[in-house]
Amino acid sequence: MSNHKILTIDNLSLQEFDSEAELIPLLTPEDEEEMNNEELPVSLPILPLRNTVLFPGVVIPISAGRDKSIKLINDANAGGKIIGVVSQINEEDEDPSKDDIHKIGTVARILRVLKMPDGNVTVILQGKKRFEIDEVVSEEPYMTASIKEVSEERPDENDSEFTAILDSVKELAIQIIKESPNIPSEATFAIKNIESQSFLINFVSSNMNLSVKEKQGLLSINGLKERALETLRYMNVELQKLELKNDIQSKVRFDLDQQQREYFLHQQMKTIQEELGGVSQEEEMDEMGQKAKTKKWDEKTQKHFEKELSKMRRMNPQSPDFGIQRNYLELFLELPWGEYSKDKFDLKHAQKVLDKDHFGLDEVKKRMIEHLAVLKLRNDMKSPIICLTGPPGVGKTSIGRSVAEALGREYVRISLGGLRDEAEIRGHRKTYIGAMPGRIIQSLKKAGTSNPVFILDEIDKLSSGNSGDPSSALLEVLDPEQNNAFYDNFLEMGYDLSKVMFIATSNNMAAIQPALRDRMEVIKMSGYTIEEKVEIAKRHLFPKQLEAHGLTSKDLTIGKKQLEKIVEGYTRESGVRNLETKIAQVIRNAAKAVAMEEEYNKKVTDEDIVKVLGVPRLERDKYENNDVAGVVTGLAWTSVGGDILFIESLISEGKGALTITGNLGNVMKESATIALEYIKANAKKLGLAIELFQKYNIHLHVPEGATPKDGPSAGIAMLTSLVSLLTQKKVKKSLAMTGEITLRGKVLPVGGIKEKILAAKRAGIKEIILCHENKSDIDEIKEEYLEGLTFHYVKEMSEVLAIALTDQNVKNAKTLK
Ligand SMILES: Nc1ncnc2c1ncn2[C@@H]1O[C@H](COP(=O)(O)OP(=O)(O)OP(=O)(O)O)[C@@H](O)[C@H]1O
Repeated sequence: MSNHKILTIDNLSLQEFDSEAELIPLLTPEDEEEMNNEELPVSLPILPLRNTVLFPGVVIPISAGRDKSIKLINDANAGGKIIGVVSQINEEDEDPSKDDIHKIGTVARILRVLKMPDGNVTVILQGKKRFEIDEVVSEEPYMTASIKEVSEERPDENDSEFTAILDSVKELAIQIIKESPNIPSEATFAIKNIESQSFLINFVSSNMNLSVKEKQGLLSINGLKERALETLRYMNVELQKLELKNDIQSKVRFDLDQQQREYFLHQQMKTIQEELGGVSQEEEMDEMGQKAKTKKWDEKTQKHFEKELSKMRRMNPQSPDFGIQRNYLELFLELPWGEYSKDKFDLKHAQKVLDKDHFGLDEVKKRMIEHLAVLKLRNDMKSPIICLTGPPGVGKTSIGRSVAEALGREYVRISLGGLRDEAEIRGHRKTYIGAMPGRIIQSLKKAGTSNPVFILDEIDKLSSGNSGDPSSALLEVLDPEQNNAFYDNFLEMGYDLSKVMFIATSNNMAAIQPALRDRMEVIKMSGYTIEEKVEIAKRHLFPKQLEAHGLTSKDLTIGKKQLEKIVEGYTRESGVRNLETKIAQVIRNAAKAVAMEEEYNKKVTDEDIVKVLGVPRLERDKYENNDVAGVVTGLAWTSVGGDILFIESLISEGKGALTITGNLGNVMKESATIALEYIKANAKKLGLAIELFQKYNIHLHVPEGATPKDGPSAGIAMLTSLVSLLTQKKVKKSLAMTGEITLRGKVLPVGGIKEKILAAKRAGIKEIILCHENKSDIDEIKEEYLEGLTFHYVKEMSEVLAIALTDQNVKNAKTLK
């Protein structure tokens, strides 16, 4: 309903009159009766209304500005005060003709006329009866028309349906007033007091928020009951609209209240923080903005940061997202972007640093220096990724550190061992709870420069789990074509890794995912000899550990012999990691004595070693003897270096069955079968009676459970073992062998030669049989490693037997028939 001022006809006065307001004089049934009985004149001046419809009984103020209307009002006011009021079809019409007005209107009585200062006239009209224009008789000076009354069809006095409709109209009207904030509650009172049925309907129709067309529609309905029903329908719609509006408003108001509350609390919190002298969140964000200006970002990154910072400003500081956003932006600020340390490309200096930190490892150092030389010459800093591969504790990781030092770059390291989640490399998306960047980005943050030496330790131990394959993320890291825009999920941006020098380390090349392996340049590192270990211990490990324990060489020294004792008696490894811990143990013992001011030997003695480390461990990989038939020393390669293994065989009466034990892999079992078949086929040549193979069972065993035993390299050792068993002849003393065999009697080359040779030397082997094709491997090994070893290069299995077997019978030789 529109704005109202409630007045009754009695207290209607000009002072209270407001042209905007509608006036509500209440019509009593008696007034109505009187009104209905009034005779209508035959013709009337017609006042067209632009934007409203006058209903019988209702009083409304009309503001007239058009000359014709003003004249009409003045004339009528001076005369009989009765005029005809109709609505215009189009409210824009300035001078409507007879066709531009509705034909049904209301006869009105002029109650008051008021001349306004602007020349307009306001007239208060009360509707009387409806009429229909019969014919417009003139249009000047204003429209005049002959009219006829339109009869009102009233329902029966006892029509209970009609009474119910009227009750509903009243009820709804009251509800609408309640829901409308603009209608004063006194209106309810007015509605309740309306007694006349038709006035109630007209009053409500007049005051409802309807268009002129809709109101005119209502006025044109002759039946009072139908008009009441139609009014009710409009009222229903209006009420629903109002309820909906109020509902929405209350929701909106709630949100606003909530926001205001939070804003208010934030302001308070800010004040408290400032009072306490802390940095307010605002200040913190301003600082971030300032810091961002000092960063060497490209435009895209700059924009991204600004966008994210303004997002943070809009966030509630108490929400968890705020914390994540803060971490995010801090990461941006802390990460080095295009900040490079200057490389020291003095290769002589680099060589010095590498030599200072590591004994031996000449080949590796040489390759590293070559690598740096290429870097220097190309100067684009893009370099192939190096993978150092070899047994544990041979200095792979520490060589990486030395390279960093030599180049003057920062050094970071991540261990990939057991890593199975791609997110570890690439980070979690920000939406995750506890989201973090991946290890690569975290390490770069730690490094503080964009070109550190980055060690990817144990790249062969990467495993693929349920949540993506970390190796595929690493592929991107290690691909020089792609890694200039490495995408981290948390960072949500590409980061340039192309200037990072990656060095991967691995124990077992074969375990690296092939695609990863292809991207790297592999440098193999093998184990150390005893002499080398002693040197390393003397030059590096001992002084290093002394320092770590707060002692100097004045407090403790150690001789070569004692170091050798530790190496031989207490460690069994390719590298020097265990050796280092044993040395640390010895030094700790002295440190304790120094601290407690006890007596101790300033030069470590053999007794000290036994006291601290216990009785030397039984060295199992020492060559034993050749007293027993069928015992041959083989050489094995494992991921922790080389090892020797013994192949044993035994003969017993039976039906020619071959039993193989020792937890052997398929390839080894096949080698055993091949060896036996070869012997059978060549029995005559070997001086063996063919019947032997039907009369005896043969059992072949490879002890030493810790060594993984698969691979073809024990082929010739098995062959020798079986021939020694069947002939009961001794195998040559201090001899070891490795090589694959074929049914045709050929010997094929095998891998891991350097490790095997070192293991053999450690074990006290003097002679080694190898395939002639393995000679090139031996040529690559430094002379000093080979000292004291004799090599026999063979092509055929018969040559192996000729070298390995002696004419002497073994102790307690059996006679086989
Ligand atoms: N040639 C060497 N000269 C001096 N010290 C060495 C040498 N080789 C190894 N070391 C020392 O031995 C220790 C173990 O080396 P490091 O941790 O680099 O081994 P690694 O090959 O990376 O082993 P892993 O495969 O288990 O990671 C280090 O303290 C290292 O300095």
